[in-house]
Amino acid sequence: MARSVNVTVTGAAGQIGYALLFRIASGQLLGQDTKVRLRLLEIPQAVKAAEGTAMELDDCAFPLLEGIDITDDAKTAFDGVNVALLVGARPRTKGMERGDLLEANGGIFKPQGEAINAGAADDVRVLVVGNPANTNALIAQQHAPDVPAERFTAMTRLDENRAYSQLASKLRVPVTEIKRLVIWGNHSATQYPDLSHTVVGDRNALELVDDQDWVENTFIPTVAKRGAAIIEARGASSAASAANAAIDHIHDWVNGTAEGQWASMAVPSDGSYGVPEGLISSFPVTCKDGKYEIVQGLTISEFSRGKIAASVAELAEEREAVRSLGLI
Ligand SMILES: NC(=O)c1ccc[n+]([C@@H]2O[C@H](COP(=O)([O-])OP(=O)(O)OC[C@H]3O[C@@H](n4cnc5c(N)ncnc54)[C@H](O)[C@@H]3O)[C@@H](O)[C@H]2O)c1
Ligand SMILES: O=C(O)C[C@H](O)C(=O)O
Repeated sequence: MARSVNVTVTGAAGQIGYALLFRIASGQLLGQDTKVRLRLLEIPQAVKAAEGTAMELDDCAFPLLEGIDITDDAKTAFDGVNVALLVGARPRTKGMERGDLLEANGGIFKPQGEAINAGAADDVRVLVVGNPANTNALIAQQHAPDVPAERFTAMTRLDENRAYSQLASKLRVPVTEIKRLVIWGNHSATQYPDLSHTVVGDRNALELVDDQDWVENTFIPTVAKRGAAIIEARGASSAASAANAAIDHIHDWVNGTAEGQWASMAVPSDGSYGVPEGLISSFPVTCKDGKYEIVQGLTISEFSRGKIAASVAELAEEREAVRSLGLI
């Protein structure tokens, strides 16, 4: 008999929610052997819109979808949750400083962390998508002391997917030829997309590219600023590609990474590669039996070390900012 999993999606009436829910319900998140019960969390003003999306989900008659609950109460939304996708967040609006944004999001991720702590299932896995994703994940995690810290993760898979695509186009190879492309650090413009360990077929990507100027001045900034480029072009931030990356992140975590392949996940640092313990920073990981492990023993060049350190310094600043606001 198919197992049944409770999946909670916050910000369910938003753009990413709309691109995500149908894919979860069709089995792309957890596989065709897993039934899904959806819990949609929204703010009161958006509950009606979430109900509209639920009507459309009903109208798809998905065989794996067992039910949909819609609520504006975090405790109800996270009761018994196995997979929590924290998408809803307060976007930056005109005149808002970074501190204001962190404070507004603290008001969202603190109670959600508390609700996860109070009611989540023992095997709960949390992915934070809402920005600033790494620090929002840290806030939620700090308010869920009874949940193992490593269950709180943030999304850098969209950055990874963007980087695969840029490299494939530069080398004119299919993305399937490429493996082990790593995003380090924060999901922000300081992130470091790293080709040092990437293989294309059986060749090293940096050797194949053979153009450090392209790596430093085209590849890295294109990937790191892609979010802003999408906003500029669409007039709204990436939605379907973000939903796609969330599916990839959870799918790999639950079902495992392919043999010889890595995934980028922002996870609580255990001190690996000099990243201060506890910061939720992106690393290369492998996943097996529902658990991830940070890939160990990589040789880090001086260039890479500087890039990783810069992004990690930004994460440490964000942690200090939320500390000084009393959010953690
Ligand atoms: N990590 C990534 O790679 C990545 C990529 C793209 C977007 N994002 C971020 O994802 C977030 C969502 O993007 P979107 O395009 O769907 O935004 P959106 O504005 O379309 O939707 C956000 C939804 O969240 C809801 N919401 C706000 N506060 C909430 C709360 N306390 N509880 C539940 N729901 C709440 C809103 O009502 C809204 O429906 C943004 O923060 C965006 O910056 C992250
Ligand atoms: O960059 C943004 O603000 C949106 C999002 O995080 C993205 O990477 O597309």
